[in-house]
Amino acid sequence: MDEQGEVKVKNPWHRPAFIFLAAFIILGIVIMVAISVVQNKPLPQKYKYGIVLDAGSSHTSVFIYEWPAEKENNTGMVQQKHTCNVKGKGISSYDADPDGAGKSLQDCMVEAKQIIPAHRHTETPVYLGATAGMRLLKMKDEAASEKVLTSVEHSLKTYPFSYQGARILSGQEEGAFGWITVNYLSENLNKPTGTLGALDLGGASTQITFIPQQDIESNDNSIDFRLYGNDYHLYTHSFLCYGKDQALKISMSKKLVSSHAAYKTDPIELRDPCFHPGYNTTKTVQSVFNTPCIKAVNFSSGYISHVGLGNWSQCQQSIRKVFNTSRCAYSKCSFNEVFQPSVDGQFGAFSAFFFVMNFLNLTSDSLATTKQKLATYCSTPWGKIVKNHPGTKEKYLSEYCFSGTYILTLLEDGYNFTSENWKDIHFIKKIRDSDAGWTLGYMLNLTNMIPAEAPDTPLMPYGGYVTFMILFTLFILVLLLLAYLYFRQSSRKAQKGII
Ligand SMILES: Nc1ccn([C@@H]2O[C@H](COP(=O)(O)OP(=O)(O)O)[C@@H](O)[C@H]2O)c(=O)n1
Ligand SMILES: [Ca+2]
Repeated sequence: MDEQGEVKVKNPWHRPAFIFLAAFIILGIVIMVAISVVQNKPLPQKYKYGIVLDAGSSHTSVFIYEWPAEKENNTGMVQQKHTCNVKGKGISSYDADPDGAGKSLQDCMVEAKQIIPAHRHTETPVYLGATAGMRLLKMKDEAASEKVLTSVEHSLKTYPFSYQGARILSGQEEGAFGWITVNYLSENLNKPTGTLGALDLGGASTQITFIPQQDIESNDNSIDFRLYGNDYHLYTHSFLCYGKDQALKISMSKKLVSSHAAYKTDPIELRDPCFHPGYNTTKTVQSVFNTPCIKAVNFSSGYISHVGLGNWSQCQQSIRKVFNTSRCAYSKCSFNEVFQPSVDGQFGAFSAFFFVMNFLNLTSDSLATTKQKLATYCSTPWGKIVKNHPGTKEKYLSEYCFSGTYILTLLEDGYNFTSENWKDIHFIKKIRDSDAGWTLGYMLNLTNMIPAEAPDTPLMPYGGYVTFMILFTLFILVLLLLAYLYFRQSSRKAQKGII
């Protein structure tokens, strides 16, 4: 019965102010938990897609990119989802059969239809960019180059995607978009860190692009843009005919023209230090001279007997003749009277720079060691090389000694890299699972996915937000606990006072 007396005690929990406070705190917690649950719920991610066809001189590759729909303006959000290599040669080789160029894209475009979800097809942009192979075809036969472009356009329009055009990129665009790609993927663009120079070696042209320390003395080599609120002032140059396949033709043609004996024999004998000893293959004169990169010459025979000597230093001597370094109208030049500031900073060297150096296992040595290893490789008998690489096509296999030596000579004698800054050249294929190359930069630019000004950033970064919510919840729980202890104590005191 005593206890019934307690009921009459004025319990502090029943004071309206305390009830109000408790309800308020509980409401606060409920709201906060609700917000956290909604904000952090793993939403079914909505992806968008884009397709870029890289119509190179040697082959065409189809790149499919994807990005989360809500984050398209953030750096590093676009990723390569899939690539497909078109069977056969590059579109510029279809000059005599333009319809074949369009047809060649079929298999890869059907694959793209299967990979991209059907409900996204109509909004997925498709771009085709052609590079140096088509630049050369345009020089040789403009009508044929137009027919090839029309053929690929007709072909691409038959798919459910949003066709955005097929065109030949300028060398400057190719260089600049390659630079944007590597710096976007490395997330250099919205940070105060340095940028990565871009070195791209193709079959028919090569590009060098970087931010120089000095003024750019020729307008042709200067590109300016504003990305994420930063101004970039780039040096870029594309050397047409200095891709590795055209450079090989130029180099072979120079050897043929300078060896007088060659004119008299049938077939013409070409003793070549850039090919392995024991290599001996008959080629047509046409296969070397069929390019606007070389002046036509009359020979006694239509055939060449291409004989390997495997002498690296003689090979390098012969390749040096491909670069004209005798004249320069600027404070500094690379070669062929082209202005180039001193190379500066770190460089990503991709495409054939990577393929060749990776094949030769020369991606991480000093310049001196690279030369030594390459000399040994070039002097290895052809029979042994073939035996060691049974899976590799002999045409490609036979050219690695030349290509490796060409790369070294281009970088050292052409672009003026030295044994000190050789380590700043990083031979790369991919950055964060996306290929280094011009295609991603091209798409980012055409879809306006790199804003000139930095996009609004959230109040807190995601990690900071979660930490804040957890700490704040804990703080309120502690407050609740303290309040509970306090009121329990004061209610006990009140009880004792009554008794
Ligand atoms: N796996 C591969 C793929 C391409 N390549 C070479 O990389 C070069 C790619 O050039 P490309 O077709 O993009 O030609 P451009 O139009 O860029 O000059 C060609 O010389 C190919 O033979 C290679 O060496 N290994
Ligand atoms: Ca290329």
